[in-house]
Amino acid sequence: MRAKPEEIVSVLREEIQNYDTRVRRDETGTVLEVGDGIATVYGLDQAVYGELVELDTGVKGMVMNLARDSVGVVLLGSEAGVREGTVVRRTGRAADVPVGDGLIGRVVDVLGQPIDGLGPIETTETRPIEHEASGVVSREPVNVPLQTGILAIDAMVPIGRGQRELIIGDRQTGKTAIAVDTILNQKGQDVICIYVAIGQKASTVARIQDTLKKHGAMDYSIIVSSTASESAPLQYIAPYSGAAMGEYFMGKGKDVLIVYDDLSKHAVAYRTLSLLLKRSPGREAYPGDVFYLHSRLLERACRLTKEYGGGSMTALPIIETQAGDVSAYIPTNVISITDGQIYLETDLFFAGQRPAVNVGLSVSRVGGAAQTRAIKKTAGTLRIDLARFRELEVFTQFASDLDPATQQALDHGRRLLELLKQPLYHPMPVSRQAILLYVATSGLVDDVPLEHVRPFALGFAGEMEAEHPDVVAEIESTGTLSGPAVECIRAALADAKKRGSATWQA
Ligand SMILES: Nc1ncnc2c1ncn2[C@@H]1O[C@H](COP(=O)(O)OP(=O)(O)OP(=O)(O)O)[C@@H](O)[C@H]1O
Repeated sequence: MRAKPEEIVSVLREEIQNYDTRVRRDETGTVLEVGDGIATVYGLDQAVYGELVELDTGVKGMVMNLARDSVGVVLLGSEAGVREGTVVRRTGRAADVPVGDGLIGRVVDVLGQPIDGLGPIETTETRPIEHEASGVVSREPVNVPLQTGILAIDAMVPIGRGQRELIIGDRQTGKTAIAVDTILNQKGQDVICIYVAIGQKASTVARIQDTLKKHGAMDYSIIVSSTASESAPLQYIAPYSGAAMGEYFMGKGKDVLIVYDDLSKHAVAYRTLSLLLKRSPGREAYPGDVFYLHSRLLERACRLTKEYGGGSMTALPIIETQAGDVSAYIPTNVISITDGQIYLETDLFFAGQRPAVNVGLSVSRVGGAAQTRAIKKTAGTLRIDLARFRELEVFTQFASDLDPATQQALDHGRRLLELLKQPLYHPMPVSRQAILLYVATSGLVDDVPLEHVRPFALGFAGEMEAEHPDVVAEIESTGTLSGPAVECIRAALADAKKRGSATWQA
């Protein structure tokens, strides 16, 4: 049967005439049941996924489930006072957060409201929490380094601006410490840092805020906090809120670093939410779309081309593993989404090798193109030397007499590991990293007794900074290690060793 054009026109006319009244009628609904931060609402037939709704109690909610005759709304606030019959109003807009320069230096909740007691935040714009990631056309390859200030990472798993690098490891292996050190190292680098705490203890968030403040890093940072005591919906939207804030700055041409600490807890919050929304559970009781949960979040990190503002958003998601199991569901998902991972190992951590980066299992798939040339040049053989050392170490643990070549490789490896140790909150500038790497990888400190290697090399780097500021400034400004600079380092080192040997023998 073919419809006549006049009939179609009359149907359309009728629809248009009734459009207003129908929307108005559907604007409100009523709560059927409520519990665990989820409300089932009847009557919001026209509501769309992700839409913000307002309840009579003043609390806001987000539409998350569209069933045949009801919608599931997650409450973004207190459930108190919400009961059967409470009126729910559509707002017609997606859930959003305020964005702007006023957020810098502040601690906010997932809806962008201040929780640091420093008064209201002045912003004029808002951005939707959920937003489509930038397309291929607007993206540029990652080719500008983002220095973490951590020698082991900048030398072997370099990170570029716009990259997504996962920090993965068991509990208490220094995952947060790496992220915080990276934030501290952005001082003076014109990078805005956003730390998103998901399901953390309030005391941990307070400690991080305190650390950032003490090191002057709050001046360019924002903390988005959803603590463990908050409801699953709030924990669920926390990283998206942080990403929305980051995208605002990225769109303005700024470089942004965003830390999601951690996505394991985020996945658990989403699982809770999904089960409460009566979605069917899949593997490990996570819903089927748990991969999409993280992929759509991490895809928002990128580096934009000049025409699109030239900003970037670098993401450092954190995943906690159980007993080092990187092949569990959520870890494998996030490993496959990100551009590499920094794998932290409990054994190394307790053996005193901190940061406990497992060199063999850590990779950076795109950061190599962005690595500072001076570091790339000096760190060239580091990975291979360490791999060789690990292999020899295992084979020779019961051997008593070793041939000189093996002994030399072992000595060299031990000194390299010694130099890769770095205390908390002591990020290193590029020049210091290049000097240390140069003397270490060229084997110039292999004759320094093991227990003296670290103090000697750090002391030497300090001497270089004090006595040859021109060389240091050249490395910092050009990012390269020139021939004359190498000569200067070698001469100064020979001199320092002569002076140092007296103390080692004493
Ligand atoms: N490079 C380091 N040198 C010395 N101590 C460190 C270093 N890195 C981390 N630590 C210490 O190890 C402990 C654990 O660090 P951190 O909280 O960063 O680990 P985490 O893996 O994020 O822990 P959680 O599982 O609780 O999130 C902290 O007490 C921290 O002080």
